[in-house]
Order: sequence, then C-alpha cells, then structure tokens
Amino acid sequence: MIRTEHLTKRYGKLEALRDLNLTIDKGKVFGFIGPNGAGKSTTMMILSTLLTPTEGKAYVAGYDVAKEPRRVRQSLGYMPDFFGVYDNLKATEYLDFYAGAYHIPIGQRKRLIGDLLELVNLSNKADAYVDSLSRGMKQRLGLARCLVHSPDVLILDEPASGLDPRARIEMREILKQLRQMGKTILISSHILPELAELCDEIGVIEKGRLIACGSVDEVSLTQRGIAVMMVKVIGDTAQTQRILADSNYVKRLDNKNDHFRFQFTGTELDKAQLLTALVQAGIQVTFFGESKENLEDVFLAITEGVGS
Ligand SMILES: Nc1ncnc2c1ncn2[C@@H]1O[C@H](COP(=O)(O)OP(=O)(O)OP(=O)(O)O)[C@@H](O)[C@H]1O
Repeated sequence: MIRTEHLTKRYGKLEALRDLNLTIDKGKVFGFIGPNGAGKSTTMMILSTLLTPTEGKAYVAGYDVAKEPRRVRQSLGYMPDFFGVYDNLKATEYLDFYAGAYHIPIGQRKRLIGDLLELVNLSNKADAYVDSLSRGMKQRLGLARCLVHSPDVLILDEPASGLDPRARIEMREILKQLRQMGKTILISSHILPELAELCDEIGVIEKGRLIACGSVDEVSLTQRGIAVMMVKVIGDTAQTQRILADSNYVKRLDNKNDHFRFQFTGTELDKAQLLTALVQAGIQVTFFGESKENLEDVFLAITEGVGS
C-alpha cells in the first residue's frame, strides 16, 4: 500500500533522508519512530505529494507520487504535525468545507459529517466553533478532516503531540478503530511506548536513515540478547547505584527513586553474580528481575553509537 525505493531528500547540503526503503502492506499500522529532525515529516510530505524527492521513488496505493499525484491524494488522508483551523467556523462547517474540496455531493455530507464526528467523539461539539475547541479536540477534528473522502491510507504526523495523557488515550482508541476498519496507517511519534500496542511494525529513523525495521518483537532487545532489568531495594540506594554502575553488563542505569532500571547485556550467570554482589554488600533486595522493555529502550539501544 505504501512503498518507497531509495528515497532521498536533500535540502541544499543537508541530507534529510537517505536511501529510505519502506514497504507497508495493506491494513497494517506502521509506526515511524525517531527524534526531532530525523526525517519523518520529510518522508510523510513526499508520500503526500507535498514535497519532491531528490532521488528515489514512492508509491501510495499503487500510484507513483511523482507521476500520479492526484490519484495519490484521493487515496490518502494526511494529517500534518501542525495545522491551523479556521476562525468563525463550526466543527460541522469545517468538515463541510473539506468535504466540498473533495467533491463529496452535498446530499451525502450531513450524514458523512455526523458519522465522522461520532467516530472522533465530537458529536457533542458539532456546533462549537473550531477555535474554541481544546487541543485534543482540534487534533481529533483534524483526523476527521483526513477521513472525509474515505481514504484507504492515512499518514499521520505525530497526531498525539502536545496532548495530555487523557487526550492521548482518546486519540489512540480512535486510531485502533481505524485499524479495525482496515485502513493502512503510517504514524510517526517520538514518544515511543504509545505506538507499541497500536503498530504491527515499527521503523526507527535517525538522521535520515532507517536504522531498524520490523515487528515490535523483531526489533526488540530480547532478540539481541539484552534484558531490561528492574531492581528494588530497601535502604542504601547510593551503594546499590555504585554496585550496579560498576558492572560491565549494566547499561543505561536509571535511578527511578523507588527502583533502578537498566539494560543488562550479560548471561544468566552474570545476572546471578550481580544479585549476589548486592546481597553480599548487605543490601536488602526486594526485587531483582526482568522488566517489560518499552520502545524507548529499543530506540536507545539501537541508536547508541549512530552518527559517531
Ligand atoms: N524546508 C526545509 N529546508 C531546509 N531544511 C529542512 C527543511 N525541512 C526540514 N529540514 C531539515 O531536514 C531534517 C529532517 O526534518 P524533518 O522535519 O523531516 O524531521 P522529523 O523527523 O519530522 O522531525 P520533527 O519530529 O521535529 O518534525 C531536519 O534536519 C530539518 O531541519
């Protein structure tokens, strides 16, 4: 449904995207993860026909973005990371405006807009002015706008950015519904854990290069022999910190106040020896075990050393 071949974009001397090869199958949700400036928006804008690549090809729903931009635009809904809403328009009028732009017949619009507002949980705001809506509501309205022409493909640039936790959860639930409806979705974020349960696959991008790609499991640390560990102790946290930090196998040690979290690269025996060292130092250990890795761990492990 979405494919890029050797996609490269240069802004003058700056290489924003280098040789990106992506394939996203129909009905899949692909999470595009990377820090600010990694090249996510650039990729999404090329796929949405808003930017011309310097080299390479991109296809959406089988159409070449360079040769058949109108067909691409009919097939996709694009939500940029920043978009304005018009003053003096109610939510329904806002959607009606976009429905008109997509040539949706007037007779079909009322029902369509009602359905879209329901999908994004804004039915009770149908007559509210868009500039009076909260950020989360505006984002959801923006999502509804992408859906007016029932596209098969959605390209969503950080749809949850700047939202509070509750609004994030609401957005995620709507995206799950869109997945169930069979949409193919490319979604970006630099807040990683929120994509884990939503995405079938993730691609990690840094400095314009795709540095890992696959199912969440495939790019997981466990596959590469790294465990994410958690340790809880009573009392002497300073000494615990020293012992953990001294181990050659402990990476990215994080003191979370009531527990320590770190990546462990050693064997099971090394793990046992670390626990023994803590206990022999007189530390009262209440928990020593593996913790569920999150995408942040994955990302940090993968990007370590990139660019150096
Ligand atoms: N119009 C432009 N002119 C020059 N450089 C640009 C332009 N647009 C983007 N860039 C640069 O290209 C690189 C990739 O930017 P891009 O916006 O694609 O990253 P991103 O991963 O989407 O980051 P963010 O999360 O901050 O949106 C950055 O170094 C950025 O500064």
